[in-house]
Amino acid sequence: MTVGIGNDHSALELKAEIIEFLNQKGHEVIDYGTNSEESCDYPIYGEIVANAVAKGEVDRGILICGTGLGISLAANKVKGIRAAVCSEPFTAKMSREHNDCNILAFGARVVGAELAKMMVDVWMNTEFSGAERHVNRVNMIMDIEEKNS
Ligand SMILES: O=C[C@H](O)[C@H](O)[C@H](O)COP(=O)(O)O
Repeated sequence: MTVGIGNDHSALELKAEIIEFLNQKGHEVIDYGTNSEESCDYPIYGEIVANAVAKGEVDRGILICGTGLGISLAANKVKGIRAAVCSEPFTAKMSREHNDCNILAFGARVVGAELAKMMVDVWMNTEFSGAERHVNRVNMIMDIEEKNS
């Protein structure tokens, strides 16, 4: 798969580990930045990666800021995006299986590299279940977006 990755200044080290991990697993990674330790604004990178996912330039996105919160909030403003903030593998797995999330977010100040890799691994390897109730609920979420745009 092709994965778009983005982050703020808090997550350079963790991002590098995640990119290496994804490459080892055979995924192509497009790094949308930042690649500077200078303080920056996470909405910029959340929006860039969300647009790349929404436009189909990449299959999925990974976003990392201090907590995963701000950058996922920004990404979720882009039509078609379902970004989940996770801090353990079970939620990461369910975010794919039940919610068909197309972006995984986490916090570089929350999770260590090994836990982050476990989340990324299970998230990349879990498909949406496609069960009718889950399809309906995801459609309901997307309807909210339609009604309010
Ligand atoms: O949700 C926001 C993120 O956690 C940011 O990484 C965080 O707010 C950045 O904080 P600071 O500018 O104090 O490094």
